[in-house]
Amino acid sequence: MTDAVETRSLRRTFPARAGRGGGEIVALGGVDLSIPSGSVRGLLGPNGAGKTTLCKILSTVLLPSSGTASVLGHDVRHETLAVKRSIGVVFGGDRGLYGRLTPRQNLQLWGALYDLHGRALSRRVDELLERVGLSGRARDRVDGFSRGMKQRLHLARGLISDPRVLILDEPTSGMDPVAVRDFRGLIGELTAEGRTLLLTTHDMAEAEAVCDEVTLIDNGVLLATDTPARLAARLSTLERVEADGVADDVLAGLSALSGVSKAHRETGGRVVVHTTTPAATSEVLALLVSAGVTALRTVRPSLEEVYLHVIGDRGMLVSP
Ligand SMILES: Nc1ncnc2c1ncn2[C@@H]1O[C@H](COP(=O)(O)OP(=O)(O)OP(=O)(O)O)[C@@H](O)[C@H]1O
Repeated sequence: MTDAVETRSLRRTFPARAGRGGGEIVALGGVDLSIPSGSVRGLLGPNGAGKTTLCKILSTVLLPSSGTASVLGHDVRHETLAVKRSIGVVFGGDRGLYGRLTPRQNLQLWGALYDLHGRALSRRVDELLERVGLSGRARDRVDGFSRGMKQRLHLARGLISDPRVLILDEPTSGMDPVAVRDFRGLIGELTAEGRTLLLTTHDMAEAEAVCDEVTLIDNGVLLATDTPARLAARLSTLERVEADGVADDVLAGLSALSGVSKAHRETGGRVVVHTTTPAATSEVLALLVSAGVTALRTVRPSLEEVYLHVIGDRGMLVSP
């Protein structure tokens, strides 16, 4: 598979503000990123990690200080127009929407900027309003819209030029659960059409649900890229076993096993055993089974736990 987005040693700095001792702020410190065509990549990191800077460079709003970035093989510095034609950007909030206009007018205006006119534009606008579930509100003013409805309009706006690559910045913030479910369906449709998606989010459940791979970024440096499941598997130290119907003496036996960091009973009676190695997990399971316990399961760390672990304590990241 070819890469839809590729960056090599991508660096972006900003001059530090006066009073901060001069110098520079390193927003991106030499980033190598490859996103395969047709995949959904999550970009996760705390505030100030460099996510927006990266998205801005890919959408040609900002120039790199050094290094390269390309979209569908087009260099962001030298082939700006081709990159602009390849990419759609969906930023959240009120930015870029005209409150006094209807969603139809907003999309018509935006489409005109992409050289769409007449019937082709009308057809495209209708199709997109339908796609994001706003057809019924096509004639209402946008300033009366809820945040979630504005998010959906943003998405339609990002799709107006039929881009092959889509950058989505916190796309579901403000959406209600039904809209989020529909949005996830839409993500599936967009990738089935062969589009590549890069989405930044603070919602780990969302990243886990929709992303093929997730890249963790902090301080302008990429810390890890992998599937949510494999990222979680790297942290076998956070694996745990949950079991019901465990007698006290069996619980004591579990606590005494080497490789068990913690074994306790929760309020409802369920026993939770934290292990530090896959071998210890096997031993815990064997002991439980030999004690006649059948209601048990192993639980892998969630993406949220992985995130907190990696961002909170980078030294704990285990190489594959
Ligand atoms: N125009 C600018 N001038 C000076 N510093 C900037 C500018 N834009 C970004 N930065 C700095 O670069 C770093 C990365 O910022 P960036 O906005 O890319 O982070 P982010 O990961 O998108 O954060 P958030 O989740 O808060 O949106 C931060 O230290 C930020 O203060």
